[in-house]
Amino acid sequence: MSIAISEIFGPTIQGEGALIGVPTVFVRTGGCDFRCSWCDTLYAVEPRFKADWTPMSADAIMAEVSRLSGGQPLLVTLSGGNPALQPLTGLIELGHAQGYTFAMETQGSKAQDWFAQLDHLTLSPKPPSSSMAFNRSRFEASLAGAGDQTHVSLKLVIADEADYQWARGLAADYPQLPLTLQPCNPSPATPEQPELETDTESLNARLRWLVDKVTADRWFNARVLPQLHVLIWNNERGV
Ligand SMILES: C[S@@+](CC[C@H](N)C(=O)[O-])C[C@H]1O[C@@H](n2cnc3c(N)ncnc32)[C@H](O)[C@@H]1O
Ligand SMILES: Nc1nc2[nH]cc(C(=O)O)c2c(=O)[nH]1
Ligand code: SF4
Ligand SMILES: [Mg+2]
Repeated sequence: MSIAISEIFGPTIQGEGALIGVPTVFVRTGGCDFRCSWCDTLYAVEPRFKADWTPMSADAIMAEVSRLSGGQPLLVTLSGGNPALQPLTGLIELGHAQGYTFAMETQGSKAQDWFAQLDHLTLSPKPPSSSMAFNRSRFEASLAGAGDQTHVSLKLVIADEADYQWARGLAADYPQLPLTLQPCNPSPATPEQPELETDTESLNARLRWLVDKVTADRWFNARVLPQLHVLIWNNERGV
């Protein structure tokens, strides 16, 4: 079964969430069931870019990952688009047999029982500012899909006060899940403006605002992290 691939890049570091700083190769699938207002990866989302996505076998993907890593097993991060829409069981099995570990990023809108094969699952349900609705039963089916062996964490993008309040409520419902709050990049690159630079001043101000909120509320089990790759490389793609 072939997998729609937008890009494979690295090694770089995981720039977000629970595994921030960990060296990894990214495998980005093409196609998404969402269309978030501030998505920074629309070239892997919108159907008009389908022609840019390559159907690849698990063998071909692992060959490219191995070429990039110099044959050294490392963490492979599956992202997208929504990688949960792709048939990834065979890829994870093959990579594991070669010594690789797997993390995946998904919004929790499509559950799969093979989430339990992953080493790490980042669930990133979308706040009100995304204009996407939160579906609790799909989110809980995604959690259930991960079973009890996969490390699951939550990563919530925060653009404004409404997002913050939504995150407070969601986190209270799932106290067992490690949580990262990630300020929304207000000016991500778009297919129309791939060279757009983000305003690092305003990104920093959002980060400061978020830290002030969390500390004022004594919300001590939340972790606040920027997108490290955006701090390092701005909106550059493939890093
Ligand atoms: C591009 S998505 C791909 C994986 C999956 N579709 C998801 O949303 O989790 C990877 C991560 O980037 C985050 N993200 C996308 N656009 C962003 C932005 N403008 N600012 C901050 N984070 C953003 C998403 O919320 C998600 O956590
Ligand atoms: N370095 C780096 N870290 C990331 N974490 C999540 C990413 C994504 O686009 O899913 C991403 C990405 O594109 N690059
Ligand atoms: S779910 Fe992820 S990839 Fe899909 S539109 Fe939203 S941020 Fe972009
Ligand atoms: Mg990204």
